[in-house]
Amino acid sequence: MNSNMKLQYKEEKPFQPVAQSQYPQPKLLEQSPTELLTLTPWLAPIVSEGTFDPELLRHMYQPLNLTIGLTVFAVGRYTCFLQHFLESAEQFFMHGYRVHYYIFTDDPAAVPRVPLGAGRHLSVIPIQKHARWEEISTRRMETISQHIARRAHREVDYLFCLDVDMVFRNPWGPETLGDLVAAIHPGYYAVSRRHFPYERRPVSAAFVADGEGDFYYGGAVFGGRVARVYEFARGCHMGILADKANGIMAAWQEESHLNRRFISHKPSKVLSPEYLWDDKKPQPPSLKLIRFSTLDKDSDWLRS
Ligand SMILES: CC(=O)N[C@H]1[C@@H](OP(=O)(O)OP(=O)(O)OC[C@H]2O[C@@H](n3ccc(=O)[nH]c3=O)[C@H](O)[C@@H]2O)O[C@H](CO)[C@H](O)[C@@H]1O
Ligand SMILES: [Mn+2]
Repeated sequence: MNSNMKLQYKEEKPFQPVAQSQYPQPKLLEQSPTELLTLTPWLAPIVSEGTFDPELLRHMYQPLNLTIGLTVFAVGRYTCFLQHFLESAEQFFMHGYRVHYYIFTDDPAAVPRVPLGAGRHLSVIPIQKHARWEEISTRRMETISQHIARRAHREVDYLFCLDVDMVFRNPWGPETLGDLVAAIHPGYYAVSRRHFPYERRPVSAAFVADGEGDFYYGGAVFGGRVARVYEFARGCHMGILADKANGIMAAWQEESHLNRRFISHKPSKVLSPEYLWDDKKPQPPSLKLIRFSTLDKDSDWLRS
């Protein structure tokens, strides 16, 4: 037989969302108070310091010449976070890779001129300011999906969508790349799922029943391959629209919808709270490194 013959592979089966089912909650600190779980029950890696070899990953990923997109919203007074966010991203976010920042703002003139490294680009995308901060925050899902459809799908391979009121403190590299990526919320990694702040009203599209749920993920970090992020953000936006039609705002806005969707569309990679920490909390012994963290902020002033 000709050894160069073209193989006729079977057609790829479309992914089916996970149906509702009963199983024990995965616990990040299952083994010991200092050893993090490294694999979810659906076999997605949970990334934390010590689970990967940065040198090996660099050798694997750098030749691929990938472009990593990063969306960040700075509307109203939140433009004050851009300087620190961008400076720290230049230092730590995907260092040595091509990066495209997409800054969505109502005030393009307020975007600081932060010097960018080689292969790094920044686009400012003007958006309208909504009156209520909940609206500003939840609209991100719609804006991100439209932006991917219009433009980003041609410009980047992977896309991360991050909050702006944060700073990078340690390297965030190719270990974070995956089809669909979620980050465990710093406030709930040691909490029983009954106590996760999911939307609990059955009328909401973000409803999560008792006994459902894996990890509680933060709305401040999600990402993946650009096509998967498109589907994901669009799905969340649909849920938000359905709620709006019913006059409901979910308990934690888009974060509630994101959590609902990650239950049926499991992330292929999970980032430990190293990648989404909160400066108000002391660093626990289970986290060897804080890579990306929330700044303490005056929410009343920011949102007024
Ligand atoms: C501790 C806490 O309360 N956390 C919740 C809060 O996160 P946060 O308090 O982190 O929300 P936030 O104030 O950072 O708002 C989210 C993001 O939206 C953008 N933005 C928001 C408002 C605004 O006027 N201008 C602007 O640009 C900005 O990129 C910001 O980082 O809200 C989120 C949903 O939204 C989630 O429910 C979080 O769990
Ligand atoms: Mn935030």
